[in-house]
Amino acid sequence: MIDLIKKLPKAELHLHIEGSLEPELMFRLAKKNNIDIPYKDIEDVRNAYNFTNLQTFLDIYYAGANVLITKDDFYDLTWEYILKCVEDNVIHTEIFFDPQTHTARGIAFETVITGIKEALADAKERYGITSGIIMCFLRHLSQQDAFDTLEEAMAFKEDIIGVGLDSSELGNPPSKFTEVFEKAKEAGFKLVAHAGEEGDFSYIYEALDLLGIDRIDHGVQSIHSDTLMQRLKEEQIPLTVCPNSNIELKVFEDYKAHNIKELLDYGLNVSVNSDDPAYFKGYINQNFINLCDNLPLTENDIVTLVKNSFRSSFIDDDLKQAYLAKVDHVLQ
Ligand code: HPA
Ligand SMILES: [Zn+2]
Repeated sequence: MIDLIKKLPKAELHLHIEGSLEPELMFRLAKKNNIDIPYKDIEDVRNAYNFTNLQTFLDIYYAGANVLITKDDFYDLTWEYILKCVEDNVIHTEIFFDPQTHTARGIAFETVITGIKEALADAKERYGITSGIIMCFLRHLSQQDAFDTLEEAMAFKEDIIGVGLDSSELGNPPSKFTEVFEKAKEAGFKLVAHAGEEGDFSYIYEALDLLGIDRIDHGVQSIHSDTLMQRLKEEQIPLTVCPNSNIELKVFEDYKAHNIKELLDYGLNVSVNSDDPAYFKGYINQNFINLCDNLPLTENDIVTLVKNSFRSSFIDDDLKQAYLAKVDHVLQ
């Protein structure tokens, strides 16, 4: 099974670039930029990655992002992730970034997007990896703040394929952002939102019905509503599931308790993704391996999960078909 996981080309659809900041790079950038970090060494950092819920993770994740200052820092961050894609056979990736985390610290939107964009362009040239950039609004901040961010993003519209919604879910339902998502849709952006990670299934309904999203990020709480499950199946709404994240943030007690196999067997369009791999102990292949070690996933299931990642991506139909054919080719 591990061989199959490694050799299948994959798409990743749920990856926060700030969450791919490995402790080694965090230290290097902290030193270079003269930023204080509350850790004495790499081991100390890893020991701090002991989360009890989403918020305990977010506090540490936002603190880590403080070391990112220059365009080159964002380039290096993205390039290191690309090298992991090469290792794990990810041939297409749609990455999230959180502009407000940086603009609130006085880092220009342009600095952030240019560093990411240049690394992704080099990834295409050097490795043929295709990609898209999705900017996420921080849901613990106001809708007005999201509107301001959307306005700033308009100058870089060509570089951004979609908008998303992340950060502290509980108490910040999708309904808080209805108008700004409407405006983003009018501007031609694809729409995604984190929903049903810690929040209950009503957040998924809101993301679908009030925000009009194309994809749900996480969505594992849909299992608690038969009606919603039927709808997700009928409409084949993609759910970008992140197993390691769900275990590290205690959404499920352990891998054996994860519901991805049930979602898949029901006929939902689920894929496997790494979310914040530097914080959650591994990149995409490790997510697949942890699932296979603990759940009765078949080879067919693995192939379906991988094909779903391409089907649910925002690439055009021709490339989608070409990528799906690549998967089939590996299986021959
Ligand atoms: O898993 C997540 N959930 C919400 N916000 C996030 N920001 C980074 N990762 C996450
Ligand atoms: Zn996420």
